[in-house]
Amino acid sequence: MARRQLKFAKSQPTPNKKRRQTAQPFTSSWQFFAICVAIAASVLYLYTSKQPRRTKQSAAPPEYDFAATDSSIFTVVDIPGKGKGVVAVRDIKQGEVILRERPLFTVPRNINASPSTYIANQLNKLHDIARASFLNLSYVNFPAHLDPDSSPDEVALAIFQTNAVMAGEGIVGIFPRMARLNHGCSSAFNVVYNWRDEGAFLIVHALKDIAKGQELLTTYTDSKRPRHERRAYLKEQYGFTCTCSVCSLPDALSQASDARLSMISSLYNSFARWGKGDNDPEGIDGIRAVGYVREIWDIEDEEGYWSERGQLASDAAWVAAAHSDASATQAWARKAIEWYSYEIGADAPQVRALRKIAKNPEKHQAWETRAKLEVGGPR
Ligand SMILES: C[S@@+](CC[C@H](N)C(=O)[O-])C[C@H]1O[C@@H](n2cnc3c(N)ncnc32)[C@H](O)[C@@H]1O
Repeated sequence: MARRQLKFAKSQPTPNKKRRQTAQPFTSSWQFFAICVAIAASVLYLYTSKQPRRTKQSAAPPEYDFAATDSSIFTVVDIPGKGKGVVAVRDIKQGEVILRERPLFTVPRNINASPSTYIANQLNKLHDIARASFLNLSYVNFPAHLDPDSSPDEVALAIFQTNAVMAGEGIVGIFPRMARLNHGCSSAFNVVYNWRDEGAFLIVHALKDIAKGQELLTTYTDSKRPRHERRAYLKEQYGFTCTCSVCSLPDALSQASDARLSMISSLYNSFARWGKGDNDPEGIDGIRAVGYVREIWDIEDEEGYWSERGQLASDAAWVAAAHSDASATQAWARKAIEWYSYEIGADAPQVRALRKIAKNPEKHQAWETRAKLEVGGPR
């Protein structure tokens, strides 16, 4: 795209300085009008005759024409030790939309064909600009016995494996703009991406306030795992040793962070026991369940881990509704709306549903499905 524009700019006519210098003043209004029309017509002719032809092959579909919108919020730059990465060009507020993007192409998780043949076929169907944006992406884990120059299908597969993300149930897709986001663990990642079935696009939100110049980081793994597990996974799947602000903590602080993260995971498991029901010996009541949610929240505050809170508060609203605790249902629904809005957007279907629950808690589908109990709201 950029190269094409550069070529076009070079072929613009240079202004005719001599003619401009010798132009005479207008003697009447009709002459003025006639000259204006003539100028407008020639400007229009020059403009249209220099535009690339809008044939199927040369016009970029609007979703790939991203520079105009993204340049006001982030830029893609070289980041030492990471290849390319995304940096904020202005302060970004928590909950702001960073980008929306449609997939270049998608691949079902289970396919019968060989993955490299499947991807090569998908690439052949793409517009040339879109294909170039795919081939420009980085890749790791390329088989050592192959030569990239003579194995284009294997290169495409490696690019796909390094950059593909979920694009719906059982589907993965390629999003060349979001694919420039590097990874950070627990408190280090500051943006989150989500697939929207409604509209079929990926949306990236700022999970935290991000200062101008700061790198935008997402997470490639379950960041609630301890450092050695996260690092081993990232090394194997993505070919790098993570040195994010959490992974590079001194040992004592890193151990404290790991302890918090494993406590969060264990509390999530304890919370899930509510789902076993009242009659199961391992089941827990709503008061304990909501107590676990509050504990998770507190430890996450200490750790700086803010992701998945919309879902967590929404689950607490479910428990409260099941026990017919109207005020707790409303309070957790409001909490869920707040945090979902940061992470998946205030216009997401989950938020729309929760707004109805915040108004009419009795309309919750779990209402009165368990014994009546005051479970309590968020702190
Ligand atoms: C999806 S791409 C991200 C964009 C990539 N840096 C690029 O240049 O296009 C994933 C690759 O980026 C690099 N990467 C991502 N996060 C990193 C990090 N925290 N430290 C070092 N390299 C990282 C790794 O090479 C990884 O395989």
